Amino acid sequence: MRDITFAKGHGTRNDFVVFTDQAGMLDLEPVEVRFLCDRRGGVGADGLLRAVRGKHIAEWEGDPDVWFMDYRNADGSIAEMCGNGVRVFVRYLYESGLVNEREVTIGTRAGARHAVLLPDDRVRVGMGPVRLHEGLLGPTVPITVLDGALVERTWDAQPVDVGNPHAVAFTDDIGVLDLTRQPLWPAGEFPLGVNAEFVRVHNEGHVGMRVYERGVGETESCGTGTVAVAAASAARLGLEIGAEERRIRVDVPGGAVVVGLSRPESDGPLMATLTGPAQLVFRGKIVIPDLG
Ligand SMILES: N[C@@H](CCC[C@H](N)C(=O)O)C(=O)O
Repeated sequence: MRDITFAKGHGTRNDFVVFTDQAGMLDLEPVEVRFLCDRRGGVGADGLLRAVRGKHIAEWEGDPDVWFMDYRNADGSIAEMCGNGVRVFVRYLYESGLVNEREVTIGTRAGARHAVLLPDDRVRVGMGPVRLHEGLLGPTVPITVLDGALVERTWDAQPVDVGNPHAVAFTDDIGVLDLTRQPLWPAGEFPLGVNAEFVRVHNEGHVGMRVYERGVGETESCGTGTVAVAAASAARLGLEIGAEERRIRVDVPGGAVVVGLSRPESDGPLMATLTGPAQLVFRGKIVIPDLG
């Protein structure tokens, strides 16, 4: 049995349980993560964020005293990065008095990320490099889902790396997709799984998307997914991205965020920022039973 004192928060209704483990004593088992994220038997969330000092994370090579966001999906699996989670994490650190400045650098499995708490409920995060790449078998990867009439539909999706893996498919029919089942892709592609985004382009500065998240299912938003979608949309529309940041609004079922894209060095990678709301909605205490 373990006692956890937690906060519950969300960013565009992508929701998280977040708790502090300063000394690295509460590295939860997947079954415990599933318990906490369970919407009936636990607190309920799409993912779990453990605030732990970097020195307690074996693979972290940066500042040992940084607050590290140890992210887990609702099924207990580890993911490298979470764009909505990182905003909620920074809100939690600030409101819990764990950091005193409104600008903070945190550790993630995708590297260090710098965030700024804006004067309203939004947080702006530097999301690092975004890479569009090819599949193993071709430049795109076929992704299949069912539509509302249970008819299989397949799109050529663009693989995108935002620290975690994404596949971006363009379709005007995002409303009719049945995302209650996991999308399918050819064996060999995405060996670590993938987050699949379905995008409708309104214009060069505005797109809408739905997402099926690896390790979770359909969620109301995915921050790294919005970055992948903005980058793939910009490439599809042939937008020039230079040193000056270009902003794209991404609507998700849970709200809207703004992704900034720039290429600070002409031969360097595409870089992204993500700006959107991050709110804590309650705090509580829960006893995790012995689930062994
Ligand atoms: N909701 C997140 C992404 C969480 C991780 C993802 N499910 C994965 O497994 O890569 C976001 O806001 O980015």
